[in-house]
Amino acid sequence: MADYQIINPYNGELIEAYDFHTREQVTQAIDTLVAGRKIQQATPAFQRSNILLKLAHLLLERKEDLARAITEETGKTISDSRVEIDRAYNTALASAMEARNINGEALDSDAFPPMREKIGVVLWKPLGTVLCITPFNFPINIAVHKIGPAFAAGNTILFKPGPQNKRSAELLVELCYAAGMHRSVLQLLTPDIEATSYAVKHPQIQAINFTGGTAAANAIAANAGYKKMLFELGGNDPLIVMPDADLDAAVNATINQRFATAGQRCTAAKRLFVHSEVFDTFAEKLVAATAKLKVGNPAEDDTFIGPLIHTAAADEVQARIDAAVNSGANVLFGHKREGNILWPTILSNVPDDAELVAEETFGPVVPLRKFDDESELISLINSSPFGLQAGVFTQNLALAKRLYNQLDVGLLAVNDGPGFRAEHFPFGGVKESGVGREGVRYAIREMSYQKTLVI
Ligand SMILES: NC(=O)c1ccc[n+]([C@@H]2O[C@H](COP(=O)([O-])OP(=O)(O)OC[C@H]3O[C@@H](n4cnc5c(N)ncnc54)[C@H](O)[C@@H]3O)[C@@H](O)[C@H]2O)c1
Ligand SMILES: O=CCS(=O)(=O)O
Repeated sequence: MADYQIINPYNGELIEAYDFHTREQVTQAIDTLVAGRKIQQATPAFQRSNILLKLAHLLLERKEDLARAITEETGKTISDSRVEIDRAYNTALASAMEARNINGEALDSDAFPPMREKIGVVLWKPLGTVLCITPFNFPINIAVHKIGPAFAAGNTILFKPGPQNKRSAELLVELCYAAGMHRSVLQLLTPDIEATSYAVKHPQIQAINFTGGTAAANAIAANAGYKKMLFELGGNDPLIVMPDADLDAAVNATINQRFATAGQRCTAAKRLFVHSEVFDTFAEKLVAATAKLKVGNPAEDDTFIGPLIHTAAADEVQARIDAAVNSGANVLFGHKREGNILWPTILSNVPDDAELVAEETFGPVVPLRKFDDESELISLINSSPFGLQAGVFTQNLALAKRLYNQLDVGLLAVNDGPGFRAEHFPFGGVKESGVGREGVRYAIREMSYQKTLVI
């Protein structure tokens, strides 16, 4: 029997069975990538930019194939998968543009005594070989967020996708090669955790660019030794609704940023804090809008919510909802399951220490938390070990500034949800949400070092 079976999360059909790559194959791939550094050195920035531009166009050309592959292997709705490819196009395009703009700076040594009459020229240089490890939920765009900037910076790349995403990863890498990336510059492997850990430790891997959960991040950090690490991890992101909010816009953001991708998104609006003055009206509007969403087959164009990635994930989210309800939470909508599909569920009165809200819950469930007091709100939000993004609906700019200054997050979106992301903005969290910043320009610098010439 093969090591891994890719099972369609919606209908349970076997998509492919395969064996993991071995340690020996990891060694071979890294040797190839070390040799490939010469190819990168001989490829000027404008050519790297042209290759990335071609990749961007190929992503659009093959949009439907890529979107269908994502939907089959992850159960993400086809409309969501298409949006992911549009985003990946932007990411590749931004990588192409930034590849021509990796500029350093000149420093004057006379700024401090003694007078030395020297000039420092500081340029960005590639680190060498970067190991890019990606999760299941945005298998193409997150991969392009790693491969694009790593390639733009002049590195060679070992790409290790989630085991469920082997096929979409192969399709992406085929497009990278077709765009002009040399095989010695980009290698795709799907090893098991043991062989991945071997790659993490390998002395010829200079950096690890990882997106995924805290447990894997802890294991990687413990294994890696002295290596540069960029970690994009989990979140328990709040969306705040103030009394002066445009409630329809807040409802819309909640639906799009919590129920899309069946809630399996790092920046999903996982905790809803609604001011008591508008709590009942907001809850009523949210329930009415949620009732209109189509739940079911992710391959159908108008489905909004499909299955979770696998049965264990659906079991875990359901158990958390059940436990919250058993501890006194009220079900305003949903709380129904069919196979791996969980209906969008809206709860109120969830105890603050329930696992559903205290931990990152990767599923389509909205816990509505009533609040009155701003300082209580801030301390509740900051009590999470995570600190990825946050959103607030309000007309009050002074409040928005206070939240910006006091919330422990990487981004606060005003009159939008925590799921806001533009591919060229810095992206990443604080605390257990990660280390370093994605967002094309920032990721390029994370995967480079500064080298100084004194003349
Ligand atoms: N902040 C972000 O940008 C972001 C984006 C998407 C997902 N996520 C997070 O990812 C998690 C869900 O994705 P997942 O279930 O695929 O995550 P995961 O951590 O289980 O797996 C992510 C990747 O790491 C690999 N991996 C697992 N254990 C490893 C180890 N010990 N050493 C090396 N590699 C290892 C997996 O095979 C996979 O490729 C959630 O916590 C979510 O919040 C974060
Ligand atoms: O899981 C989150 C990835 S993204 O959509 O915020 O980029």
